[in-house]
Amino acid sequence: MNVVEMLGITKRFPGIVANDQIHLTVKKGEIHALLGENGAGKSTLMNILFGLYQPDEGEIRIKEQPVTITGPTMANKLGIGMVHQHFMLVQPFTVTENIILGDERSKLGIIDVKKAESEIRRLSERYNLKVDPTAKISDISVGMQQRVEILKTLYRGADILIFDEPTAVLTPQEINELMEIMRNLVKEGKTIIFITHKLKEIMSTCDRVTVIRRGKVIKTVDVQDTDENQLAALMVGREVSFEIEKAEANPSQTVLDIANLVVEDNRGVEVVRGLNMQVRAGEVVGLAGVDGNGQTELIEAITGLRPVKGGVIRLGGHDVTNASPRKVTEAGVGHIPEDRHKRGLVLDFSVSENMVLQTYYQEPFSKNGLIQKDEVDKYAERLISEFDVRTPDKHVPIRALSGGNQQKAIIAREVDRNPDFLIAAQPTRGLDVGAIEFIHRRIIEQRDNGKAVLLVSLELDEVLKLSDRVAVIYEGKIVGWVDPKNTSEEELGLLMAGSVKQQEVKAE
Ligand SMILES: Nc1ncnc2c1ncn2[C@@H]1O[C@H](COP(=O)(O)OP(=O)(O)OP(=O)(O)O)[C@@H](O)[C@H]1O
Repeated sequence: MNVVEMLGITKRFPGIVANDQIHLTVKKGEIHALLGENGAGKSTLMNILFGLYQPDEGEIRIKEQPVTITGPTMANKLGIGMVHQHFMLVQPFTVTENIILGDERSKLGIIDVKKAESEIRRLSERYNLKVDPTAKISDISVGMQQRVEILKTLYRGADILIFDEPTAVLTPQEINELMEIMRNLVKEGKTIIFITHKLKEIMSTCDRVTVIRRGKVIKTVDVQDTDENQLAALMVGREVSFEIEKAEANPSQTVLDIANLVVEDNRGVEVVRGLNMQVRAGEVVGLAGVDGNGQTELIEAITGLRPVKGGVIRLGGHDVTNASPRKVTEAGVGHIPEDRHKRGLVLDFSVSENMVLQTYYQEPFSKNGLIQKDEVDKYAERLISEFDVRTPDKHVPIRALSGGNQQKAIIAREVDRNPDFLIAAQPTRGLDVGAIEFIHRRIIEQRDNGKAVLLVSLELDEVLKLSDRVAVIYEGKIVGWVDPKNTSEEELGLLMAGSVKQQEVKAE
């Protein structure tokens, strides 16, 4: 049985046809991947299925019945649940409060939070989605917030689950666990539509894949009849190289120098605990660690977003400990943040305005205290074209761009400022394979131009391929340095999990 049929779906936004006569059929009990480059229209199509947008044309059938999905409540009633690419969580609420929000199951008007909590504990154990039901959303990591989103749909008992890039924020181990969870879910008769940019995940877990390019369906194929190269080519319309070409690094003076750094998290717990590290000009240092070992707080401390409790941070020989974000930026730091909505963009500002968030007060963007709109627009136009940011126009609010294109906009802004020290946290999260290839080249280019780069990524193959040295962070300390040339993903994974076997490479 086809549980989902989307027939001739068209959705237009000002200046763009996001979905153009799309046909998608999903069979009961399959894992159906949606693959397409950034801005291809995948999220739009799923937002239509979840009732968040109304299509301009086309018909939807759920379990062979024609339906009009007027909103998420209606979608829930039809058994459709969605895990969004950008979290839809209320920050000051607890995990439990977020999960039961809108589905309170009250008795005589009284909500039994304890009961909900134990149900959530049961679900989280059963599906191995570890979260503390009593924790506040604002206190938990991006990875954990994702798990809450997944639990939310499970709590509502959905049987058609839409996962919009759920693995982008997970560690390799967590991804394997999630793939296992997905396989279990389909065994129990659930159906999954899975948006991902990771071809490996499609090959290992999905039954069929529909490829979308620029709003149109290119093809639906059985996973057993295809391979990663063919999928990449179908998706971007050209061959894609998965290898990173780079020469030997030629590191020189120390740019970032951190000594005995101590930083607390939001709850006042020390999560960076006497950390020491250096990054030199002309090298990419990878920081590898399981999410939640202090890497977020470390970056926030370096960039002036979080107070430093102890220790010293030096940039180019200058003490920038507890300096303001503006001072740090002016000292030559570029920052691609891990949470692009919270730290990277002002969503209601235009694409142009977002391109000058740190530089608007400087020449040529400002003169005599007045913003020079033409200069800002000219600059934005150049970045949009150089970094292939797909947007209908530079004046639309950046909120309207697809996730991957928002990411490309941030990278364009940060790399183009040509900072002496670039922090790239999850730089390719949510990007398609073509865009990843491009971004990797730009990062290596920065290195080859004598800049220092700190790469923080949960993608171990990315860390190993891009970095010249890899620091392993565990419980707030650097517990070892490895040479990526002779370290496997498995070995790195073990070190990240706190294994005692550590291999030291000396920084000359
Ligand atoms: N609310 C909106 N208003 C205007 N344009 C929009 C809106 N939502 C999406 N778009 C546009 O529709 C196109 C498709 O976006 P969509 O988010 O569906 O892409 P996607 O395939 O999910 O991309 P990604 O892989 O980057 O997440 C993009 O060009 C985007 O700018």
